[in-house]
Amino acid sequence: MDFSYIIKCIVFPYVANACILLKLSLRLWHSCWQQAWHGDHDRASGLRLRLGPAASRSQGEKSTTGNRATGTPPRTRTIAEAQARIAREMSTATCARFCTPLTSGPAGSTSKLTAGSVTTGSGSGNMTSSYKKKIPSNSTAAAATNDSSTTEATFTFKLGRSNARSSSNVASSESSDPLESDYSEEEEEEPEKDQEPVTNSRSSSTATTTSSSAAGHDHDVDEEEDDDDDDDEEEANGRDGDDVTHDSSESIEDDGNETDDEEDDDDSEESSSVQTAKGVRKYHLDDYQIIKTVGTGTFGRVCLCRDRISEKYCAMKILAMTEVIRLKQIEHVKNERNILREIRHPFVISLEWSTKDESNLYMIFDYVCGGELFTYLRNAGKFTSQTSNFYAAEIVSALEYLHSLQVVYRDLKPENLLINRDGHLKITDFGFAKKLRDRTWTLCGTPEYIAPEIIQSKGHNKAVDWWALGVLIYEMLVGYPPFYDEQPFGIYEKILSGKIEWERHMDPIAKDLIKKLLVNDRTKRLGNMKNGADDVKRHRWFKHLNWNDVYNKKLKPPILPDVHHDGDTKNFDDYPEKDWKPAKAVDQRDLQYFNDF
Ligand SMILES: Nc1ncnc2c1ncn2[C@@H]1O[C@H](COP(=O)(O)OP(=O)(O)OP(=O)(O)O)[C@@H](O)[C@H]1O
Repeated sequence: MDFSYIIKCIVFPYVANACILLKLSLRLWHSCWQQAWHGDHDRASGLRLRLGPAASRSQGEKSTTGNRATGTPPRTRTIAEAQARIAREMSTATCARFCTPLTSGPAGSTSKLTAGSVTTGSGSGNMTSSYKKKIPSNSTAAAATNDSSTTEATFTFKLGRSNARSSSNVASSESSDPLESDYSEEEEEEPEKDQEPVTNSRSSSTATTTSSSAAGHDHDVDEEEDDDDDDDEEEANGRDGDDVTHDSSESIEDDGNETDDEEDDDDSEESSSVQTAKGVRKYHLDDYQIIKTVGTGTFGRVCLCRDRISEKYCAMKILAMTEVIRLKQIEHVKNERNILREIRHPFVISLEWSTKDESNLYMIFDYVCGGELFTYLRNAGKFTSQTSNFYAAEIVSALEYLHSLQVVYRDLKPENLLINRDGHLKITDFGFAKKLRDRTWTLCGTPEYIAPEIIQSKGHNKAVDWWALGVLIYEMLVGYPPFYDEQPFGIYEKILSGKIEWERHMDPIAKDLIKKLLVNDRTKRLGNMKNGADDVKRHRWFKHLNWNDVYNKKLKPPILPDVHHDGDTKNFDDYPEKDWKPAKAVDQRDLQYFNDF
């Protein structure tokens, strides 16, 4: 038999058939994978749909019975039920972003924003407390559009603050968040000096994780170099498996604490002299009259108070030291205070004074009476491109400033953006901020806003803030974040996949900016390249802006909060004051952790 005949008639058909089969099986596999993928998304939309009835019910009831103007108390049980349901179905961390933690805030208290002053996104002109979204009947939550083929579901989430720090960073046996198991890395940032006096059991358990080792870390690595080739660098230094050591070596730059200690020698712990514009003022805790709680956080609460001397309203953040120690957040709290003390920017909260007594740490800030951007966004559903552009510009201005001081903020999200009476933003909560010399390895942030390099423990730098800006712009324009899942693990998977679903009618220029910010490779991420923040500022979406006008607050704010006076608390939830138990005093040894506070 002719050899070419065998090839032509027997081998060739077999090979061709095998190829077709292979192609078919690949197609089959691909479609299965797609089904699994969309199934996954459908679960997310399903989650929202499942929440719908309870949430809608509570919304309906809230609007009629939970009305402050009519004086009718809200139907707390129903709202609590909806919350409980959300809490059951969502992970703690994710739930925290969409509903008030069940343990904090008044059950059933509602947002008290009023209609009229907000430029909202399309289809959500009236101000309600609902998280209203059109979800395609047979598509994914993330692909929700304003298409007429969509079914509308109205959800009411109790509007409130996120407990993201606790949920994403504090180890919890209930949580499935893989980052939480790495929580102990946080204490690696403890400087050596804090360990010295430690001898008791609690302290020593902290001390075991407060490694002071700086071995193997090159302090001279410069940030630009780092951006160019940091993965290789990590491998060369063996950092992947031993992030802890390196993180600890990145101690915060000395910000003059010793000088402060000397200065404070003459003062009691709860008072100190501070140079103000009007001369030296001796501050004392008694100068502040506490009026009302406006927020709760992981370690305590934030209260509206009045400075009896200047008669100015301020916000007093009170942190129970026992909680700060228990949750191993000593270094973060000290970072917060030290960094805030150094910075001054129109869009960053101003720290006026800080002190401590034997139980609590106190930080006094300007009071920002408009409430959280989060609340406005949830009420509006989504913002127009113009509104989002305004807030994004103010954040870019603030990030550029912070990064110029080598401060990486690490917690950008709508919950941490407060709106002032004049409609301009104030970034608050510097609990995760850190002054960098190089990169840092601490796993922290809010799941939906975490950059891929944080998840991958590659070591991270200011690039994470530009990533978070991309997430924030998307969330403002679409109404929910680009990477969403019931479980933090699912969120991380989506972040790493880099796959983003876009709304059909999204502003294409804004979309282009988001794409350039949400780049997994941080060396190619806008804001983190050679020209730094300038690349972001020069993007087409910001083309119409004069950046000096942005800084000087000359742009017209899209939202003017409904406030009647500087101490108005109507934009904050009500919190029960009665359950405010005095924090336990810490013993002298633990008190030493806060020597320089
Ligand atoms: N200066 C301020 N003016 C008005 N309200 C404020 C101010 N600072 C904080 N708040 C309110 O208090 C809430 C909690 O504040 P903050 O986030 O700083 O506390 P935290 O303990 O760090 O919270 P978390 O544990 O959620 O990170 C804020 O979400 C905000 O609503």
